[in-house]
Amino acid sequence: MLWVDKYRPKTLDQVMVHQEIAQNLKKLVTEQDCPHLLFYGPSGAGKKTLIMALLRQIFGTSAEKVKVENRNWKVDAGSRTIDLELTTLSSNNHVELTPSDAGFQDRYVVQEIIKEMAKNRPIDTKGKKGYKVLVLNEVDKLSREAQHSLRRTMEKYSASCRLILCCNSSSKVTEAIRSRCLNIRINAPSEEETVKVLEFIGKKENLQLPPGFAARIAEKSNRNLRRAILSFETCRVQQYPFENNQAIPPMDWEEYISEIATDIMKEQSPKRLFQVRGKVYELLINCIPPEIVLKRLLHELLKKLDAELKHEVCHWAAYYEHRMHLGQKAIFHIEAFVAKFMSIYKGFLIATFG
Ligand SMILES: Nc1ncnc2c1ncn2[C@@H]1O[C@H](COP(=O)(O)OP(=O)(O)OP(=O)(O)O)[C@@H](O)[C@H]1O
Repeated sequence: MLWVDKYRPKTLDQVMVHQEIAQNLKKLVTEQDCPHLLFYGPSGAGKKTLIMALLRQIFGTSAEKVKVENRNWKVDAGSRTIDLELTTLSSNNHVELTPSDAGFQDRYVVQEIIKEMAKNRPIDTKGKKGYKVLVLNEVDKLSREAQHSLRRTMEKYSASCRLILCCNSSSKVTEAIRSRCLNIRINAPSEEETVKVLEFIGKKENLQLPPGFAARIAEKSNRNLRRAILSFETCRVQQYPFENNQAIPPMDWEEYISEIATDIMKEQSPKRLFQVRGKVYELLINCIPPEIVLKRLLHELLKKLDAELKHEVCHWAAYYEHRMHLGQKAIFHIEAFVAKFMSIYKGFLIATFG
């Protein structure tokens, strides 16, 4: 098991960062009925960990016995029937899913599947009517229609079901949903907190850490706890005992994007654009989010670029990032940005060197 999973705190009392939030959550569910919740914050900050610990607080260890299913639904959409396939993770008392996986058909997931799940009220062990929890990931990626339907479901079935929503950016969630939830911001852990977690893992694994080693990993991880723990484990696999000046390796995908940036800088042609497209596809297939690909690509290109072009390139990156949010196929927009960059850069080279 990877350390990120092995050392993921299981209960609200065990969490090492966001302890105050964890204690407030504990009070919330022990003292009163839990409201709908919206957890938001950057990737790797610890949202999912808190949600899982919260479920355990509410339902006990049974919340940990989950089964993963690839389920198919046939949904009636007026004149036609739509086949939807989604992966769900469920225990006796909760179901977790990512409705935005259905792409532009996400509203059918909310209108039919989530509504159906929310309707069924479980009976708890004491024979009383309990409530079911639906954990929905990436709600900020849901279309407007899907978010409107979700609001209706939240209101209508609030007696039998509680929603725990999770996302990176709450500004992309409609006001109507936000106002019906208790909003919980999960900040990225500070470098000191990350160091504390790394030292804890090091101790558990009986590792000797050279002075400042954990701090260097924390600094490189950009306040992303998952990334810090993964880097730490990679360092352990690469070399142990650790050395004082041991290099912290970048993530594979980051190196890959750096290669793409080098390719783009070397040649600006339709052939090269086609090759870059294949490489970007590879990243997307391996679940690197398109926004991260675009952001990292810009970062790498800026490192190699003349100062006078930087402003213009940033402008176009922002333009295509915005278009990517409006559209469905991220690859088109990343490719369009690369093509735009190539044209700007080639123009610059011709103007400068003839
Ligand atoms: N409070 C905590 N104390 C100690 N370790 C933690 C804590 N929260 C998270 N971690 C560690 O950080 C890793 C990443 O956390 P988690 O998956 O909860 O982040 P996330 O915010 O849900 O990320 P994403 O938005 O990318 O899914 C976990 O696997 C766990 O090992």
